[in-house]
This record gives sequence, C-alpha cells and structure tokens, in this order.
Amino acid sequence: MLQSFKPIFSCNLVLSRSFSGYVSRMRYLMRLKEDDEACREALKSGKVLLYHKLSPLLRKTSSGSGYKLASLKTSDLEQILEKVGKDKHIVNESFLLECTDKDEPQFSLEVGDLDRSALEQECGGMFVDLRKAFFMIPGPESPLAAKGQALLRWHQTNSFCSATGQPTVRNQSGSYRVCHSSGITYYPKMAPVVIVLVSDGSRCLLARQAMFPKGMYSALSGFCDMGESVEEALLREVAEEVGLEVEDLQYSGSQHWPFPQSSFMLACHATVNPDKTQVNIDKAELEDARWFTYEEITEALQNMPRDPRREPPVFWVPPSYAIANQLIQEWANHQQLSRK
Ligand SMILES: NC(=O)C1=CN([C@@H]2O[C@H](COP(=O)(O)OP(=O)(O)OC[C@H]3O[C@@H](n4cnc5c(N)ncnc54)[C@H](OP(=O)(O)O)[C@@H]3O)[C@@H](O)[C@H]2O)C=CC1
Ligand SMILES: [Mg+2]
Repeated sequence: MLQSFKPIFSCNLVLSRSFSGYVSRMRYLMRLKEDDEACREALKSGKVLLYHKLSPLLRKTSSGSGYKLASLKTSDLEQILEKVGKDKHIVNESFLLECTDKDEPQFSLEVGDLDRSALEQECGGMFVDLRKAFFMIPGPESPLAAKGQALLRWHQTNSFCSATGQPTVRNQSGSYRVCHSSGITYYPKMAPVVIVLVSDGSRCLLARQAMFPKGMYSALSGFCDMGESVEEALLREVAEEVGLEVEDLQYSGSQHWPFPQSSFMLACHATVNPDKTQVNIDKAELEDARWFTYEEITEALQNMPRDPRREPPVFWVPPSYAIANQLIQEWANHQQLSRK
C-alpha cells in the first residue's frame, strides 16, 4: 500500500547537516549519555537553554528585527542564578540535548520556580509559549526548542515508577530514569502519529479542530492504535475523521512534535477518487474539513502570520517548522509543476 519511500539521503534532515565531524559528535554525545562524570564536565563548558514553565527563553537578534533561542554559557547562567537569589548548583539539573557543529554540548533547564520577570531582566530576553515561539525563531532552531521542552516535560511526568510508585532517578544526561526498587529503566517516549495530506488531483483536504487558533487549517492526523502499521492508521484516521477512503499513499517525511506529550509524526500524501470527495465530518474530532484549491493554498502559504500578537489571516496553515506545512508546500509544488 505504501507506494514509495523517498531514498533516505534525500531527506532534508540529513542534507542540512554537514557530514564533517558528524560521527565524532555522535560518539561524543553517546559517551555523555553513558558517563555521568563526563556529562557533568561537558555541562561546565556547554550552553543551556532556559525554560520557564516549559516556555523557552528568546532573545532579540543583534539586528533587533527578530528573535532567536537564547543559549546561555553555563558560567554566565550560574552568575544570573546567584543574582536572582538561587543556588547556582541547580544548573546540574540540566538535561543533555545535542552537540552543535562547533562541538558545543547544549542542555535544557526548567526554572519555573524562579521569578519570571527577574530572570527575563537578568537574561535580557523573554519566555515565550513554544507554539508562539515557532512563529518567531529561525526554522533551524525549532527542533532544538521542541526537544528541550519535550525532555523537560517527560522528566516532570515520569518521576515515579508505574510498577512500584517509588521515585525514579535520572542519569546525569537525562537519557533515562531508573526505579531502584523495581530495577525498571524508563526511556523518553514518543507516541506515533500519522499525518496525511489528501488530494483529489486538483484540490487538497485540510481540517481544523475547535481548539486550533482561529483560521488555521491543517492536514488530517491521528494517533496510531496499538498494533497498527502506518498505512492502517492512516486509512483508519481518514475514514474516521472525514468518511473518505484513500487510494494510494506516498511517504513524505517524519518529525518529532513536542505536543501534547511528544508525538512522532509520520507524514504521507494520499489521493482519493475525484468522483468520491464528499466529506462526512466526525464532529466530535473536527470542527470543519474542506477542500482547498491551489490558489487558496498558495495564498495561505504566502500569508503566514508572523506576529502572534496581530490578527491572523482568515485562512492560514501551520508554521514552516510543522510537518503539515511541509506536506502542503510539497503538494503546492507538485501542482505548480503539473500545471506547466
Ligand atoms: N507537526 C504537525 O505538523 C502537526 C502535528 N499534529 C499533532 O498530532 C497529534 C495528534 O493529532 P490529532 O488529530 O489530535 O489526533 P487524533 O485524531 O487521534 O485525535 C486525538 C484523540 O486522541 C486521543 N489521544 C490523545 N493522546 C493520545 C495518545 N498518546 N494515544 C492515543 N490517543 C490519544 C485524544 O483523547 P482525549 O479526549 O483524551 O484528548 C483525542 O480524542 C496532536 O497532538 C497534534 O499536536 C497535528 C497536526 C499537525
Ligand atoms: Mg485527528
């Protein structure tokens, strides 16, 4: 059923990374995950992303025209913590995220119990809800902001063993938690979610849930049930949510999505018979589902809301970091080519 996977090396993630030093960086990260002492040492010379109640700290760019994720040197952060009256050793509660191309390890730290405005003032930035931050920071920073939040949330919600009820203990990097009573090791989890852009050849189907921001429509999506394949989940979700039967599927890509509790998004394109496009919406899940023309889609892609404080356009699509946006872009590109 799944027609063709793109060759693995054509995927954006791999192409956007320089291969120089990649293996040594990955080996270094692997060592930091396994060796608590090495990880503590790396933290001393690393950088930390701060989150206040899971909202990342952003700073204005040097030109002042945009925002970027704030990444603080550990030594600077320790001074800031002391200035706001907190023990600098809470830095050791940071979780390891990644290692940059410059071999700099990056960590995330939740500081939600500290005074938000005092911290913002000392850091010269502001804590912004992650969904809003995705519209403000440069695209390449979004996966790191998402991962930082996801890891913090996972640790917050997994501090007890589900078998014994006893506290779990993290390793230094935060790559797992252990219950010393039962011996169970818990690793951070993602829930698999399928997302699909359905096309009838000239239009594509987008839907909105009542909880979406006003005017935003996205591709159909849904959590995989236990035991399902991607293909089965995708066919079922489209049938359940809009009452259509898709005919063929094409894999597009995947991404980690930090909401609601870390989803692993598997994105596909699908088509329906152009004679069978009548949607029958499951109103418990969706507020609306509609077919959109190429012209409507290209306008929405050009009219992305840039400032979350301003009134959004009447119809818009998820931000460029969301894989839904990638699906919609791909569909529009394909339509453009087929119209030439
Ligand atoms: N990155 C992207 O481009 C996009 C990401 N998404 C993400 O995909 C996720 C799923 O999409 P959505 O359409 O809402 O999913 P579904 O169509 O499956 O609908 C959500 C339903 O699943 C239940 N549910 C919640 N968590 C889980 C779980 N872990 N496993 C199984 N069922 C669960 C909810 O129940 P309850 O009533 O308890 O809440 C709710 O009834 C969303 O979290 C959304 O953020 C969606 C679109 C675009
Ligand atoms: Mg859904």
